[in-house]
This record gives sequence, C-alpha cells and structure tokens, in this order.
Amino acid sequence: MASFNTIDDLDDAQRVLVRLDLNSPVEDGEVQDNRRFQRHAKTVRELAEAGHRVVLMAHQGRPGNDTFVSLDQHAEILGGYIDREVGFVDDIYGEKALDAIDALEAGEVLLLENTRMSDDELPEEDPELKAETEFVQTLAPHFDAYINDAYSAAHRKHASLVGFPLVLPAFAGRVMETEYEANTAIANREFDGQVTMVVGGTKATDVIGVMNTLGDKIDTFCMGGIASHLFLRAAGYDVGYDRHEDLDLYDTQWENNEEIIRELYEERRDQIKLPEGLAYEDDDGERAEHDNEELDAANYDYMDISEETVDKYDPIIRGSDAVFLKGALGVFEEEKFSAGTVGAVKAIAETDCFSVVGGGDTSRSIEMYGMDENDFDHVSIAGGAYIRALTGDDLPGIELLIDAAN
Ligand SMILES: Nc1ncnc2c1ncn2[C@@H]1O[C@H](COP(=O)(O)OP(=O)(O)OP(=O)(O)O)[C@@H](O)[C@H]1O
Ligand SMILES: O=C(O)[C@H](O)COP(=O)(O)O
Repeated sequence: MASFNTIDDLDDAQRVLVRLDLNSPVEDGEVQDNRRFQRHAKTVRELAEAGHRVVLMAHQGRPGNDTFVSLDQHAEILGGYIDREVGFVDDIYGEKALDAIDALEAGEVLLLENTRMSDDELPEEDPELKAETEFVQTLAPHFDAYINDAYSAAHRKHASLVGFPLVLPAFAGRVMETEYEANTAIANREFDGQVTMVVGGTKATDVIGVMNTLGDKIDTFCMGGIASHLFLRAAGYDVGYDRHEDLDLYDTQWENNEEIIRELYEERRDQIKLPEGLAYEDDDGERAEHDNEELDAANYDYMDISEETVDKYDPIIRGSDAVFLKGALGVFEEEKFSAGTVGAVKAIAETDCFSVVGGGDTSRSIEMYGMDENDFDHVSIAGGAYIRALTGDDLPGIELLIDAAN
C-alpha cells in the first residue's frame, strides 16, 4: 500500500495547520454532535499534548444551504472531547486570524472560521491553482507543517485540502490513517457470496458517479434516499424533481446525471433494486405512503422508502456475504421516516456478513436507534470519499500526501 508521512514523523514544537472534517447536521441552527468530533479529537489531543501549536481548519455546509453556518459551536463541541479549550476566531486568513495564530502558545488549539466562507476554497480546481490562492499563500508562511485528517473530504479538490500540501511539508492525521487503511483493505477484498450496496442520502451525484465502476464488484444495489427518486424518475414515475423554490435537492443532480442514470438503469436493471413506493407526511402529520403509480412530486415531499420496500430489501441484505451502506434511505432523524434506514442498518447488524456503514450523517442512526458500532466491521465517518475509495482510486487529497512523502 502506498504510504504517507504521519504525525509520528513531525519534528518537535511545530506550528501545525490541521484540516479536519467537522461537517455536521444542523437542526434549527444547532450543530449536532456526531462521530466526526469524537474521531478527530484523537488527532487534536495528541498534537496538543505533544506541545505543538495547533490551528484547525474545517468546513460546514455549502453557501446557499441552511447548514452553511459559522464554526463557533464546533469549537465548543470539540473542546468537550479533548478536555482543553478550543479557541475560535471568526476569520480564516485575515488580520484577525493571523494575530490569533501568531499569539498561540505551545499546546494551545485554535479553530479558524468555516473554510467555505472564503471564495478561494470551493471551486474544484487543480492543486497547483489552489496553492496559488490568497487563502493558501497568506496562511502557509505562519506554519511549519500541514496535516490532513479530513479523509471524508479528500475526494474534493478544495484549497484547504489540495493547496497546502504543495507549499508545506504534509502529513496525515490519525483519522486519515485509520480510514485510509480500512477503506483500502476493503477495496481490495474479495467475497465469495452475494455483495450488496445500500445506497441512500442526499448527495446522489457522489454515488451515481461511482455506481458504474462498482457495478462489476457489487451484485445488487438497494436504492433509497434522493438517488432512488432520480432512478424512479428515469423509470417514468412522477418523482425526482424539486417542488420548493429555495431547495435544490433534485433538479441540478438530475441535470448533471440524467444520462448516466438512464444508462445505468438500462444496462444494470437486474442489479439495481428500486423502491416499490415512498412515504410522506399526511395532513394529520402522520406517515402515509404512495405506491410508485400514485407518486405525485408536485404535491408531496417523499421522505422515506415504503414498508413494502423495507421488506423487499431485508432478505437481500440477510442473504449477503458483504454489505456496504452509504447514505440514509430516508429522513431517519424523524422517527416516522426512519423505517428504511433502521430496517437496513438493523438487518446488516443482525447478519453475519462483512459490513461497512458509511456517511457523516448516516452513521448517527446507529446510536439514535439503539444499535452498537461493534455490530459492524467498519463504521466510516466518510460518505462520498469512502464509496469513491471502494473503486480502488486514490482520492486527490490523499494522492498529494503520498506524493509529499516521496
Ligand atoms: N427522501 C429524502 N429526502 C430528504 N432527505 C433525505 C431523504 N432520504 C435521506 N435523506 C437525508 O440524507 C441524509 C444523509 O445524506 P448524505 O448524502 O449527506 O449522506 P451522508 O451519509 O451524510 O454522507 P456524506 O458523509 O457524504 O455527507 C440524512 O440526514 C437524511 O435525512
Ligand atoms: O460531509 C461530507 O461528505 C464531506 O464533508 C464533504 O462535504 P461536501 O459533500 O459538502 O463537499
């Protein structure tokens, strides 16, 4: 396996710039604690205890959506996991941020503002271009080393992920190391029996893009979440487009993926299992369901797969030798729409198969519904990155760490 330098290779008393992935669910403006804080705390604690000056970068949401918020709450939550204060500055590379960075003492920890609040961060571009941005050029001289711990964002070519490894000595943090090892081993594993992938979540583009490549390794895809609505649309049902002007869940993803969805649906129809119906909230606030023929996306928001679909997927999962889950099958955060996700995750937990549950949001369903992380072989805090890694391709953020070590 190709390798990179880790924090074991750092010199003493360094000024380190560390990229974490603390991207979290946000409910009514409140950032929800999740595994990402707990896992990254290990890296941050170790660096602080070793006497480095530790400056953290992370993103939250995307401009235009309601999870695009400041990182002030993240600093507080992370501080709770490392038993020391995580300072916060509402600036990324302006004077305020630079003053706070330069004032840091050995062992102190500071979190910078949401990297996506800088215009330099988001457009996906080649590392060489990202390395030239004001963001990277201004911050880099204040540090001795860059540490990437954001495995779950390593599939994105954003400045904080691919710009710094070109201008600073670059190392992997503990989460990066663990997830990389686990997911690379999984990608290379062969299974004798049935291999199933349960595909859900909101980021359909991430999964649809790799379904074709994974199609020769995976026997059956059980579809839920937004991707399943887009496939149902390709199959001719009245679903898979947006009805709220301010929420773009479907239309852009459909536009960007229509061709590949139609091709996949034609060529892999036996492999791709679609919902038999979807659930919505009726006028009394209760769960109700439509069969596929009754779907009416102009008037209803569909929030889960139907009970019949849960029953259809259950024996497929239980008859599998390996099951990979990426993304929730419905809005499991609301109990009445949790049947799809909980049905699939419980069936995986109860089956003696090799299992991986992935997704920053999705892995929360394990404790929310009384399941145990030990019932799975690997619970990844990555979603899109983990599914990309299963194709065997290296992720841009990781390739740069490997290059830096060579
Ligand atoms: N039908 C649906 N309508 C709206 N949201 C849905 C639906 N089905 C699933 N979801 C939402 O999908 C979210 C998880 O999606 P997402 O694609 O972000 O996956 P993830 O598992 O967090 O992966 P990643 O780590 O890549 O973000 C859940 O929070 C759930 O509420
Ligand atoms: O939550 C994630 O999957 C990562 O943080 C990447 O976020 P993004 O999908 O908004 O780029």
